[in-house]
Amino acid sequence: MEENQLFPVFFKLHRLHVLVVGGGNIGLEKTQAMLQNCPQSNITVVALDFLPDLLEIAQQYPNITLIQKSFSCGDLLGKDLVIAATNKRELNYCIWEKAKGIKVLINVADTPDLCDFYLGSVVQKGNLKIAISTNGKSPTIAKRLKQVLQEAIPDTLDEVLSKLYVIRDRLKGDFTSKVKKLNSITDVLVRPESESV
Ligand SMILES: C[C@@]1(CC(=O)O)C2=NC(=C\c3[nH]c(c(CCC(=O)O)c3CC(=O)O)Cc3[nH]c(c(CC(=O)O)c3CCC(=O)O)/C=C3\N/C(=C\2)[C@@H](CCC(=O)O)[C@]3(C)CC(=O)O)/[C@H]1CCC(=O)O
Ligand SMILES: NC(=O)c1ccc[n+]([C@@H]2O[C@H](COP(=O)([O-])OP(=O)(O)OC[C@H]3O[C@@H](n4cnc5c(N)ncnc54)[C@H](O)[C@@H]3O)[C@@H](O)[C@H]2O)c1
Repeated sequence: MEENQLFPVFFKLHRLHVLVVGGGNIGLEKTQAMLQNCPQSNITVVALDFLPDLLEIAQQYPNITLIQKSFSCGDLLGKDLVIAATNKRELNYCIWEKAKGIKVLINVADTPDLCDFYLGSVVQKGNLKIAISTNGKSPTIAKRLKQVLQEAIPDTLDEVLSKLYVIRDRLKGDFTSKVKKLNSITDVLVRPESESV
């Protein structure tokens, strides 16, 4: 079976600055995806024109800046991540070349082979977050799986997380004994039903 070799990480987008090039459907979708996860995301969108929804978003979120112009190299300066989402393949390739030149991580929406990272489908329950990737094979299946998990995971799980956080904070002892204690408290979550009392 082919393996998915992507390594998931969770970015703190309020501490980074993201450049999105393209203000059409995909520029909008990716911007919305970031804002849904982190309303304080710092995002600059550069495009020749913007969908009305993006104009509205920029009104609503102070950390979203829209710049109406053609992409130029200078737009990359000071950015940590880039999403190239124009409808021009050659331009997206050119943005990729420039970004690689200054070692900025880039996602090229129309060319998975050029992407340093993919956006995932995201399940959210309070503090819990699960990111799903199909290795680029089927974003639609990622979206469907997200809907299934969103329903299947009880809302009460966030209460469990909060309680465990309190316990974790109160535990005394060295690292090894804390890990042992936390594993023993949560063992019930993974013990087969036949073994539970
Ligand atoms: C998960 C999600 C996150 C997000 O965007 O926030 C995401 N795509 C979503 C939706 C979606 N994208 C597309 C459809 C149409 C149906 C279909 O094609 O299935 C739908 C479904 C819909 O919109 O309903 C079309 C599409 N997508 C890519 C290409 C280019 C290509 O494959 O060549 C094309 C073809 C363009 C064309 O044909 O012209 C590429 C990528 N899309 C990825 C992520 C990355 C791989 C993630 C993974 O590993 O699974 C990757 C590689 C790069 C990236 O974009 O980061 C988000 C789900 C949102 C949610 O959870 O609700
Ligand atoms: N990764 C994904 O999830 C995904 C999904 C569907 C489509 N795509 C791909 O994403 C690409 C964009 O699709 P779309 O529907 O957003 O297109 P679109 O036509 O709606 O928007 C294109 C945007 O690019 C901007 N643009 C064009 N030339 C520019 C320039 N020189 N400088 C700055 N901005 C410029 C335009 O102003 C516009 O805002 C397509 O190639 C499509 O195949 C990716």
